[in-house]
Amino acid sequence: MAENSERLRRTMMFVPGNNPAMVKDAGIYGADSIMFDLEDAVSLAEKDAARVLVYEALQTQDYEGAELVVRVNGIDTPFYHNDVRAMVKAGIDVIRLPKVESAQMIKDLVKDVAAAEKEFGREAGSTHVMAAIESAKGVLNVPEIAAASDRMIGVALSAEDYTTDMKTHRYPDGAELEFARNMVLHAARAAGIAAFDTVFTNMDDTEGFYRETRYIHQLGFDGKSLVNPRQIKMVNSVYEPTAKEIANARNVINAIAEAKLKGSGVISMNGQMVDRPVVLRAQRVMRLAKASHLVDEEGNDIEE
Ligand SMILES: CC(=O)SCCNC(=O)CCNC(=O)[C@H](O)C(C)(C)COP(=O)(O)OP(=O)(O)OC[C@H]1O[C@@H](n2cnc3c(N)ncnc32)[C@H](O)[C@@H]1OP(=O)(O)O
Ligand SMILES: O=C([O-])CC(=O)C(=O)O
Ligand SMILES: [Mg+2]
Repeated sequence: MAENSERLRRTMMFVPGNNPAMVKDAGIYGADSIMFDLEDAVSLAEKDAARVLVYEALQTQDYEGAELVVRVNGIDTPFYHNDVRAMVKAGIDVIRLPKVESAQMIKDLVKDVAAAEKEFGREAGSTHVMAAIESAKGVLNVPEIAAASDRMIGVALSAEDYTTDMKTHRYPDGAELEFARNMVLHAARAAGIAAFDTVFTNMDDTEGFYRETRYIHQLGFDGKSLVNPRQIKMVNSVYEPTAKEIANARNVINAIAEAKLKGSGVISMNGQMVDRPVVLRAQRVMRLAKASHLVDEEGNDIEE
């Protein structure tokens, strides 16, 4: 697994945990993270069957290097404990806890995860966690939630439940999400973890999906939660660096490497100061270019 702070998480695709065909084929679409859902995509009658199905799939399917995430049922539900135990036993990478409203909920989850790692002989600390923020209370507490544990890899805004809690609904311009998006993003950045924007559920509104993705990319989100494989390519295309951005990033990285050989940390390139933040941005551009198959491992252009 890539170093957690460097891992690209542009696309985290929900896969209903009660759908055998979707669970089986989830790896073929190229999502950065596959998120099996045991919560709201699964009816009460199917909770146990979905858990078993996802557990079996994790033993047998090849998900082609994607990060494997499961959205367990809420911490106050009768399904939560069995979900956490089964998923830790199966060796899941990340547990996403829905409807998180306090840092204490993450601390309780982490205690349960640690106990399950011990029970099933998993390496201590190997299971990561993340929080979905779905209410006003969650948004107001997100800075403490994001910093609640060193197992945390990210926070996600969940706008369907959030807008319901706020007595509104989703509008095309997204004004109703402005405060929550900025809170989630700032909390994630302050804690040094990933920020995920919410799902976009109108599969026929391609223009609206692009508009929203370009907007959250501009704000600085790592990526989005998705509900459909068709959305993966669209998100990746928004996150794909341009040829000019790649050329500039390569120049920055080469220039700083030369400067380091001469014992200097800051240089000037075409009249522009190049220092640590510029180098960090350049490195991220190169990671995105590699993920888009535009450059090879050494950072050289891949010809079409
Ligand atoms: C508010 C919330 O909590 S959101 C999170 C919970 N919701 C979910 O998990 C919903 C997940 N998404 C879905 O179930 C579906 O994408 C729907 C219902 C939205 C749309 O379904 P469809 O119109 O059938 O999608 P579409 O025609 O694009 O499907 C194309 C292929 O992708 C598969 N597919 C669609 N969505 C997914 C998915 N989320 N995961 C894996 N495979 C999927 C389909 O099975 C189909 O496969 P096939 O060609 O082998 O038959
Ligand atoms: O996490 C998400 O984006 C989906 C979700 O549960 C919500 O919007 O309520
Ligand atoms: Mg929700």
